[in-house]
Amino acid sequence: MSIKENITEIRENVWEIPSSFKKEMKVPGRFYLEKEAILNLEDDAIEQIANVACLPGIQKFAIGLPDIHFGYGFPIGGVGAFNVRTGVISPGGVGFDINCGVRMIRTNLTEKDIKPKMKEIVDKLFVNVPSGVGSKGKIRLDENEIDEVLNFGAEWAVENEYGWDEDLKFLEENGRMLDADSSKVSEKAKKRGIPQLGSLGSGNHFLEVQKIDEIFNEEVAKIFNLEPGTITIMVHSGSRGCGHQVCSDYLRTMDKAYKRHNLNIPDRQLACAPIDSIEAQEYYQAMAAAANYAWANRQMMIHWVRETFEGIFNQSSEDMEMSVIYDVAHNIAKKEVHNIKGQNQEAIVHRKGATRAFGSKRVEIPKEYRNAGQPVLIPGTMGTASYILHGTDIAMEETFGSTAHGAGRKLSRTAAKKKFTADEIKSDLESKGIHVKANSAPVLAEEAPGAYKDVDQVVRTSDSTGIAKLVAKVVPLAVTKG
Ligand SMILES: Nc1nc2c(ncn2[C@@H]2O[C@H](COP(=O)(O)O)[C@@H](O)[C@H]2O)c(=O)[nH]1
Ligand SMILES: [Mn+2]
Ligand SMILES: [Mn+2]
Repeated sequence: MSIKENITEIRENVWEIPSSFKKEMKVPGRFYLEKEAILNLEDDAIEQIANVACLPGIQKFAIGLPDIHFGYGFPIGGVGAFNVRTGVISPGGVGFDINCGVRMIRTNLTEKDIKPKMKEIVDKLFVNVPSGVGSKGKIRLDENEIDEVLNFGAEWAVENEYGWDEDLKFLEENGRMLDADSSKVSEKAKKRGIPQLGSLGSGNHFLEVQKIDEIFNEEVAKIFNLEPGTITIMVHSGSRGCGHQVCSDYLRTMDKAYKRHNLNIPDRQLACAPIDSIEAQEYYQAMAAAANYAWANRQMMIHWVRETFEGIFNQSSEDMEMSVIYDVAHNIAKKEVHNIKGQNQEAIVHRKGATRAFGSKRVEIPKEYRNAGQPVLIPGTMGTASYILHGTDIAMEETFGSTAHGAGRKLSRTAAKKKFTADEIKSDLESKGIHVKANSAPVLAEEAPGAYKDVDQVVRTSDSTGIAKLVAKVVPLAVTKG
């Protein structure tokens, strides 16, 4: 019997695998997918959702979002929330690139303003925002400063004159998790982090100049201050080698911890520890520190984007209205209050390849956006649209305020390199008027738009199920890749 025969549609595009599917499941699994997408979903990703549903203290459902695909332990495009007393915390539920995320800024420029300068924009962004495998930032921190970055995140960056004070208001967590403790981050992770601060990284990470192409919800677009036809800039990056090392270090810790605490887990990659244990507490503090590194990283890169535009257009970034729309984390675990069994309860919500999509009224949302729900930033590919949605009350009820984080990969990097060549991708993008510059040719093949699932379908599913609603579509004009 195929695993899919255990899944039933409980409302349009929402599917459930019952807790009876596995003896150890504590809650059902839920999937937010169109019929065609559920038919194409890898059985292994379904199995992973069922496995997450077996973990101690899991609340409501293990959740697979519209971009779900197989990952390390937890699927990518997955959410698991755990009771703060009876639950666990698991590095596999956050991922290696802690606080990989997306920041978007607006401008008052139009395509007409930037078109004649497109080549200059791409060339200068490519130089001013370092990228590539193991890329190094333009500044060199000393050993004390890395602790400040880890403890204070984007606040550190703004205090050091990377950006505007008001930027912080429009970042998830205001760019700083207060639970961070740099003393829980290994020297090895700090050493990897020091030279890389202020760099994009490689592959899937990108800096993109875009145009607002379509507005779906004028009222919310006004609240988010999105003008059709204007230029936006999106950066996608995370905590670089620092976060990767934190994840690797604590996976080793957790591998011992789950045995020490006698936890019965269905897959070793879900290694975890009870939330009140020392192992879990230390991982949470270190993960929060790596998340802060990522917010500082995106803050610095956006500062250099503003400087680049100032140089090219001979105007201040304030005059070009280059303010932050929002910054979302899509690989993170956070303590949040949710309505569970009719009561407000604290849970540790793991979002792995998942974007927070808090609905209106939540205090975590900047007051300017509170009547609309938070902006949800969903990148597509370098050759297709990306989207801005808003969070909803349905997401609060069903998915712990979460939705998809991207199109999601369809082909592995190896398969993509076999199928596409860098030259064909570059000329295809150029024929569509998209300027692209990458550090290495293979990256263009690995990151070919055809290596990803259909982002239009992903956002349509978010919208039709109500876990985030469409606000605007942006299209790429220029992309720099690592
Ligand atoms: N607009 C662009 N989107 C892109 C590009 N490369 C990748 N992507 C999308 O980002 C998400 C991020 O997911 P992650 O799991 O790799 O962090 C990915 O699913 C793609 O949809 C790009 O160059 N431009
Ligand atoms: Mn990443
Ligand atoms: Mn990412």
